[in-house]
Amino acid sequence: MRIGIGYDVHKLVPERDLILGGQEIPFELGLLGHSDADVLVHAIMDALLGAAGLGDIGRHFPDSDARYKGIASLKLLGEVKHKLELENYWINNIDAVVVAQAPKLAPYIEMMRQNIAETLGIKSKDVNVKATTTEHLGFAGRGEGIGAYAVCTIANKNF
Ligand SMILES: Nc1ccn([C@@H]2O[C@H](COP(=O)(O)O)[C@@H](O)[C@H]2O)c(=O)n1
Ligand SMILES: C[C@@]1(CO)OP(=O)(O)OP(=O)(O)OC[C@H]1O
Repeated sequence: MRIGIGYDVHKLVPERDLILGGQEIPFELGLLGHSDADVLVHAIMDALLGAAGLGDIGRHFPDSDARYKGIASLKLLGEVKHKLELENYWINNIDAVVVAQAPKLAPYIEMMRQNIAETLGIKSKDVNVKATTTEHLGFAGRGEGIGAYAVCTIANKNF
């Protein structure tokens, strides 16, 4: 079994949709990025790539590449799945935490788990997503941005 870790942060700005775990969430601000800036999916992709020893999302999907402008991060997650498959890896489980002072994410967590699990072809019970505030401390606590951490375990079919 191999372990991976991912971490990402995006800035909250007006006039952008807030997409987390492939789910559009009603909020007055959205995350800024070259893609849809789905910080949760970005952390998960980095965890998966890391576990497989395949680098990070910036290496595979550079933000200088126009193909990725505005792209749904779930689509990139599907590409990451394919890259792992080519190396004969299967995904055992993912655990993640979104760090956001607002909005309240609890009502959307199950949908996020389903979106991610469906994209990866695994069960939603194997994709755990949590949310926490930082009790108004730091950039997340001031509502300047949202962060996400993810860990995963994967294994190789050949070993
Ligand atoms: N954006 C968020 C943050 C937190 N939650 C839920 O609230 C619980 C308590 O959060 P604390 O930061 O006060 O510990 C947390 O366990 C989540 O269930 C949320 O839904 N959305
Ligand atoms: C996802 C990518 C795609 O171009 O762009 P961004 O949305 O800017 O996100 P970031 O976390 O900065 O990672 C870089 C890129 O891989």
